[in-house]
Amino acid sequence: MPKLDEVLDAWSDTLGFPADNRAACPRQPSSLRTGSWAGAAEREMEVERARLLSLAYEFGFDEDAANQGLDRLLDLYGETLPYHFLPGIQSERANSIPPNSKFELFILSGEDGTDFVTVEHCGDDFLAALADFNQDKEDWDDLQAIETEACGALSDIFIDTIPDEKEGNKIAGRVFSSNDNHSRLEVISQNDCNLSSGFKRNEVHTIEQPSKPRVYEDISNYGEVSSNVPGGIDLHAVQDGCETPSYEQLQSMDDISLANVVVFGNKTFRALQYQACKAAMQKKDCFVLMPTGGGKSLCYQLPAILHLGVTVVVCPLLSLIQDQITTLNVKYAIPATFLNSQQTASQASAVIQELRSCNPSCKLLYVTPERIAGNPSFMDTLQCLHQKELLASFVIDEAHCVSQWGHDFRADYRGLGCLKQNFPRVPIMALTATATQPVRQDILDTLRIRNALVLETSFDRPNLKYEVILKSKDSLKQLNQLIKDRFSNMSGIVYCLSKSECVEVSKYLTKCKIKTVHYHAGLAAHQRVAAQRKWQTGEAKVVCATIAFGMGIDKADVRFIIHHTLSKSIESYYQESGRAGRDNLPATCIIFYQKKDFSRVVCMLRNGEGSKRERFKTAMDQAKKMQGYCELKKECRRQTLLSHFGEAFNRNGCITGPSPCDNCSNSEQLI
Ligand SMILES: Nc1ncnc2c1ncn2[C@@H]1O[C@H](COP(=O)(O)OP(=O)(O)OP(=O)(O)O)[C@@H](O)[C@H]1O
Ligand SMILES: [Mg+2]
Repeated sequence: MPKLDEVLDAWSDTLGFPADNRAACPRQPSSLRTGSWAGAAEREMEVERARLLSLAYEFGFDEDAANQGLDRLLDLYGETLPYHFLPGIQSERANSIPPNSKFELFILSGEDGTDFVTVEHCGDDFLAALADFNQDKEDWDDLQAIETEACGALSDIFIDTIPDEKEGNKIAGRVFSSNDNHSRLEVISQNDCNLSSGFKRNEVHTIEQPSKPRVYEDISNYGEVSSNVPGGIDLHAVQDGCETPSYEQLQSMDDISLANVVVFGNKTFRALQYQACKAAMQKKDCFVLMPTGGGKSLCYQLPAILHLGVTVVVCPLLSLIQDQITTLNVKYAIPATFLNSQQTASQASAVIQELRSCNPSCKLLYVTPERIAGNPSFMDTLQCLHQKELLASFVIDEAHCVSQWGHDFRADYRGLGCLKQNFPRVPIMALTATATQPVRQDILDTLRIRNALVLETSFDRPNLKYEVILKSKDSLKQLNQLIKDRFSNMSGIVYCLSKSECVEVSKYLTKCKIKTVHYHAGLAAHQRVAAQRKWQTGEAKVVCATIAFGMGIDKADVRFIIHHTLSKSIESYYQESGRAGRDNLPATCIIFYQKKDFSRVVCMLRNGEGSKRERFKTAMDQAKKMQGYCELKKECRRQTLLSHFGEAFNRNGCITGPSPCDNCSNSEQLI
């Protein structure tokens, strides 16, 4: 392990304060500071020293390391003191500081010297230095690492277990394109049960796609459509559990509703799905904000099958693309394919050739963002589709990745503004479950769809119960007991911060006879697939996972999500806990919390964000909010989560709801 001194030296060097300069500008002798002013400055320094130390303890750093680190930090910062204090030299010194360095900000910030070393100015830097010191203790997961593995050819990704037919999917439909550029939707009854709905076995009904787009009722006047504003009742959204529609009902449906029933096997729409589909059919730019598991995929997959041509879907993860492609092709018989940087040249060229043909068979093309950003040959293929009027629309799934204020920022997503620039008439649909107000605006600006129709449902997941439990010294024993007492034989996820933690927790639970697998980005692709499949099929009940296991996991009956260590941000927590209860039945989301763990989060962020000061600062702000959530004593956790996304929520809704959070359960009746 490197010495703290070395780490701090290296760290300050990277921030533009070379060692030889440090030697050349010794700390200001106190004799030069005169009178009561100097005394006051020193007293303030002592106060700040105490504040910085308590900041380190507050964030779970070890006391000795914090003390040593602060001495060293004060030395380094102290060297800038003379220039800060001596009039005339300040600007000269300031000019010699590399732009954007922390010291530039620091020197230029003070007018009277009293804000020299403060928690506000250098608190994050102090924590960063401590984090660097602790860095090699754990192996953090790297989400991007997963992307470096080949996904293979389309035929490779169809897993041998075909997903179960949905209950109630008694009428089947399929989509295909005919030679004359028309898509055809066929409705085929599959068994005699369908007789009750008026269909006979193997009877085929077709919905021909017109060569010109249909005209749909204009819903743009709705402006921002929300299912949770008074009067904003979503007439198309009905509870999932109602009866299969009758033949007469099917006959009276428009093709959006019919496709929902016959192709996707849904009895009804969920909140705002119908409106989103309609907006897409009207070729409007659209921004869909729905909770995790809310059914965002349908909002673009359904219009994609009704549109002429190909819908291009940008997705951040290969695993997510893989799941979607499998579901579309195998479960719904919708032709969908993908392009990514890991395919071999011949695999990619087969797909490109297909796209360049006069009648491409696929309805959806999934791509990772780097395929679009700065890729002229792919742009050329899109132009070719566009010229044939077969570029139906663009979809940006997990759109929060666009914003660097978001929790899963992907640099390549930033380049997606080129889509609107190059194809102004092709509509864009962006979708996310996690976007604060600034993130939303950033997404709309970046994608150049400022006038998009915004469709927003409540982010609330009423069936999820949120809890925080104090993490004990023997947290593994505590975890095992908790699972046995409350979630015996149920399916769940235990989130861990690092790969080693993930393996350790998994081993322990296995030893305790809980069927457990582990999942992190360091595993080979086939090991990850095997782990996910074991968990998905119920062979394993618990998966211990890092953040690598998240987006795109769609298992209906996950009854618990336990964070063995807190998440790095509220957005991440909302996404990860959102894997629970996607069948709308009650599920529980628990965080094991201890202050000490926050120092590990800082280490992880420092590792991930590198020395980019602004990114690290943003990440730290997000992490502090997560810590704040964990430390809530009385306040409603659901309300806190929702208000983070700008949603006003009345606490009584939690207290009287189906799954009140721990603080609301414990509160005296506040109604
Ligand atoms: N109208 C519906 N009726 C019944 N089930 C539905 C309906 N719409 C979607 N679903 C199901 O809900 C589950 C979640 O849908 P989906 O994966 O699209 O959610 P999502 O909003 O994209 O979630 P995430 O934020 O995690 O990506 C899927 O299993 C899907 O089949
Ligand atoms: Mg999704």
